[in-house]
Amino acid sequence: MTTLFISDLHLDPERPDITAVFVAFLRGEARDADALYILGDLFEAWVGDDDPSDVGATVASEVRTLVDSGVPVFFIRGNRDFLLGDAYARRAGMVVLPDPAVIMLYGRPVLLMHGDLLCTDDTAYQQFRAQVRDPHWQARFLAQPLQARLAFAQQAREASMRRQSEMKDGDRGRFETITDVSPVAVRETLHRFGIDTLIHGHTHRPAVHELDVDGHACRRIVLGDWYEQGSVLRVDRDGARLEGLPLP
Ligand SMILES: O=C(CCCCNC(=O)Nc1ccc(S(=O)(=O)N2CCN(c3cc(Cl)cc(C(F)(F)F)c3)CC2)cc1)NO
Ligand SMILES: [Mn+2]
Repeated sequence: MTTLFISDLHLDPERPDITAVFVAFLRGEARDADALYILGDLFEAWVGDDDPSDVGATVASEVRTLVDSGVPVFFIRGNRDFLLGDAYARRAGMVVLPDPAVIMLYGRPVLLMHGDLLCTDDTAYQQFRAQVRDPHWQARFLAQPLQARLAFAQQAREASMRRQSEMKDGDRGRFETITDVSPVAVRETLHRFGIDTLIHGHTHRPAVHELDVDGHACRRIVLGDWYEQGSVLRVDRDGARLEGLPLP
């Protein structure tokens, strides 16, 4: 049997094709999995569990159906959907895990993270992150009317599109360049937990990295984003395979 890991789908009403790939994945191979782990940035934006979008409703319903079929689904919040709350998680049947989280995978401990905590070189982002993860900041933001919060998200989207169009190489790529992880932060985290396998997303740089930490052979597996196609890590007793999910 296999355990599945995905992240950085950035599901968005403007990209229904990716939501369709995700629904097919939930109705397809996910049904035969031991468990599904979603390691953050499931949604492009999330301003509260009163989110009115069809995408949010579809995902809750489809994930709930998978869970009810006997496949547990675990979720770690990302830098985009950090406001995804217990109410929505309950609706979807997902169990929210802390970031980082330690799980046992076929008898071996594995460290799971979204990955933004490893981007310690981006000090401005880490300061912003500390603020918006503060429960008081979150309560203040969530106390605003839904329309105001949706307007905030729309302004953030437009600002991001402007930054991308101002990029020197005019690359209208799907996202501003996300700082990569700091090798020191990776090493320090693996050392702190004394675990040799780390799985994370966020950087949109899918790869399997081998590294040595205090003489131990470690592995850092980075999940791929779902902008151009799906990406899934399939882990079973015999090993781990990071593969693409082509669009239909
Ligand atoms: O990771 C990096 C950098 C690259 C990626 C970092 N960029 C990134 O994540 N952008 C982003 C994420 C979420 C959204 S949002 O639309 O979903 N939404 C916006 C308003 N949110 C809010 C919450 C709270 Cl509590 C408090 C506030 C406050 F105080 F600002 F008003 C706002 C809730 C969430 C919009 C943009 N480098 O390593
Ligand atoms: Mn992210």
